[in-house]
Amino acid sequence: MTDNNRLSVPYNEPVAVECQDVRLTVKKKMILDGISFQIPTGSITGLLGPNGAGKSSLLRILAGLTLPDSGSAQIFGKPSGVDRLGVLSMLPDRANLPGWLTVEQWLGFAQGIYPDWDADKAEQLLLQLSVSTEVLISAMSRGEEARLQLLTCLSRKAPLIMLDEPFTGVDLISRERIASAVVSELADGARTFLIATHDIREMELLFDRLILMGEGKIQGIEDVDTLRRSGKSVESRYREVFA
Ligand SMILES: Nc1ncnc2c1ncn2[C@@H]1O[C@H](COP(=O)(O)OP(=O)(O)OP(=O)(O)O)[C@@H](O)[C@H]1O
Repeated sequence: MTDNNRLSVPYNEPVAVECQDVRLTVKKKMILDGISFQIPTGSITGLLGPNGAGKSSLLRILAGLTLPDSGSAQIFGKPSGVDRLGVLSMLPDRANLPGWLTVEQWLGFAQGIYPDWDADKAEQLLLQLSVSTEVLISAMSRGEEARLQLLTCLSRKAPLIMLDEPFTGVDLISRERIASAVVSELADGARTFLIATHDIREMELLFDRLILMGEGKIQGIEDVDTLRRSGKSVESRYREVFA
């Protein structure tokens, strides 16, 4: 792959996320096959691809939850791992919040475990995402819990936010609310977002960069403005690559 295809970040701009030839096999099956890319600081990047492409596996490696067989993953210039957990906030694909707590109890707990917790932001997101505080987490619907998980993720001040399927089980209006919560987070341009999603239509206007993954490989890295100038949308490019 040429450097141009990788859409490298110009040398004088800060890099938030970098992978160099990351490989992962699980039970002799190749899950990630030579993944290399860079994401500039302040970007909102869509990680797109069909089921089983390896998106969640890649995010887990970036979060330091899985070790790759070879290659390197760096967050703000330092190797992924427990040391980097303080600078990233991740919404995993199969998260479980403690069902025996109410939302209010959970938020008090979260404030204790995350040193970068922003209580004002949590208050603001409770309203923005219509999450009520008295309810037991185990009594929430899938979509309600998804909103609470997003709230938890965005209430930290971490400079890198990674969301794995933030819309699973979430209704249309809540999807729009989630998208606008992400947009308001972007207002200062300081945070970097990496979002794995199948909901391209809701997120299409948010992304400034795309990483298209299929069968454990990078199938394309796109600058969304350049894509639009060539008359394509995120959706049409996705279809071109994967249909
Ligand atoms: N622990 C595991 N054991 C065996 N196979 C695994 C394991 N974890 C992931 N895989 C396989 O790795 C491949 C990539 O899975 P992954 O969840 O990363 O894909 P994905 O792109 O996030 O998919 P989706 O869009 O469906 O969430 C799949 O074929 C999956 O079955």
